[in-house]
Amino acid sequence: MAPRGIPEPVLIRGTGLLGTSIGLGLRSAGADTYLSDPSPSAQAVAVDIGAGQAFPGDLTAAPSPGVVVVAAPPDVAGQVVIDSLVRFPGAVVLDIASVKGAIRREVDAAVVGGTLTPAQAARYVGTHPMAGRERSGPVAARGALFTAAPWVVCAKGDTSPEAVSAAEEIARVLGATVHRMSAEDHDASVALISHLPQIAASLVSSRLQETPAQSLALSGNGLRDTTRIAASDPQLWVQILAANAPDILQILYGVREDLDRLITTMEEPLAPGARLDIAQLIAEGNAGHARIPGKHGAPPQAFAVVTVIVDDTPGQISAVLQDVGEAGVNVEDLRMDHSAGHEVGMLEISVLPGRKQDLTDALTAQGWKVV
Ligand SMILES: NC(=O)c1ccc[n+]([C@@H]2O[C@H](COP(=O)([O-])OP(=O)(O)OC[C@H]3O[C@@H](n4cnc5c(N)ncnc54)[C@H](O)[C@@H]3O)[C@@H](O)[C@H]2O)c1
Ligand SMILES: O=C(O)C(=O)C[C@]1(C(=O)O)C=C[C@@H](O)C=C1
Repeated sequence: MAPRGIPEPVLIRGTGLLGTSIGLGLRSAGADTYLSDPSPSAQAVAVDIGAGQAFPGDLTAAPSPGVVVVAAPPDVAGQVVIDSLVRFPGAVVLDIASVKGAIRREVDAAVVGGTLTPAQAARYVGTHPMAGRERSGPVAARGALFTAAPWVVCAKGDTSPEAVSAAEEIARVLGATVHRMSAEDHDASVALISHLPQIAASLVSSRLQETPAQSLALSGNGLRDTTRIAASDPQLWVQILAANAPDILQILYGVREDLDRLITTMEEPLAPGARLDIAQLIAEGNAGHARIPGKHGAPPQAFAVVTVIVDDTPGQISAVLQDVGEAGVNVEDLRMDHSAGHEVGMLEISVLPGRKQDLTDALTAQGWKVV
């Protein structure tokens, strides 16, 4: 059955990681979805994995969408939004690109230039799900990608209420939490909470290019935790960083100051005050880290981690999770780690601190090796 409040069918333009994930999520909620991508293989894969039906190339035979979701790369998203507003009269058009101000300005400029009427532009609303992966393309898509993630909706005074309500309903149906914000506030926020982390991960990882294999073999969670997103797509990130350069620059100036301060201190680490300076830097990091909210936007909460050793063979993870379910313990987060050179994996199960001992006992009793 179709979810309430989403005008159907939903046409998704761009069937990479995000477009296909949205299609999968909407399909499993019962929505009627169509898919379109200039890459025939990206579109065919998205159709094959069940994200929706191919949108007919012959527009005269095509259904008239109630909502168009533009999930194209940031550079072209504005043009696809404008094209959709003209091509599909009556449809709400939303985009999900990572930077919002540039697309808003393109739509506004199209009104000034006469390509769009104000009424057409009112059907557009910019949005941004704060969930993704370091991989691209439909094969990496997940219908549950947006569960418990923030989803920003950037309406303006003249955005139609129907557009806002359709965008917010899509976010909610996909399990996300809606945050309303102006495009300017959004771009300033993501410069810090999304774009700086990508830059930091890339900078750290680029140091590893010439590192001898024997050093890399020592890699532990510290390196993995700080570098996962260094595997992200350069094509996508060049567009994101270029589109948000002014906001990112302000943050980079501050980082440069801190780095200069640290370099000066490290040049004479035993000088009076140097160690206090280093401690201060780490403590400032502690204070910032403690402010990151937890799941569902709740206040930060430290989960306890139960680490289980599993064989690197099919079925092991589901068998552990089955036993976790039977122990009646909720999984707050989950990650899998591998030690270089060992054919075992470490499954790290985050749970509420009060449940750690119960889970450890229950899994040990089932024969699992808990470390
Ligand atoms: N990757 C993430 O983690 C993430 C998270 C949130 C939002 N976003 C945003 O979502 C959008 C898509 O990112 P992605 O990660 O799915 O990228 P992707 O590379 O996996 O997919 C992009 C798809 O868009 C298609 N495309 C290219 N030009 C197009 C056009 N003119 N019309 C329609 N489709 C076109 C490509 O063929 C490709 O299939 C981007 O705007 C990105 O900023 C990405
Ligand atoms: O977790 C990841 O791999 C992401 O790509 C996530 C992330 C983020 O910074 O949170 C990255 C960029 C997108 O615009 C939105 C989400």
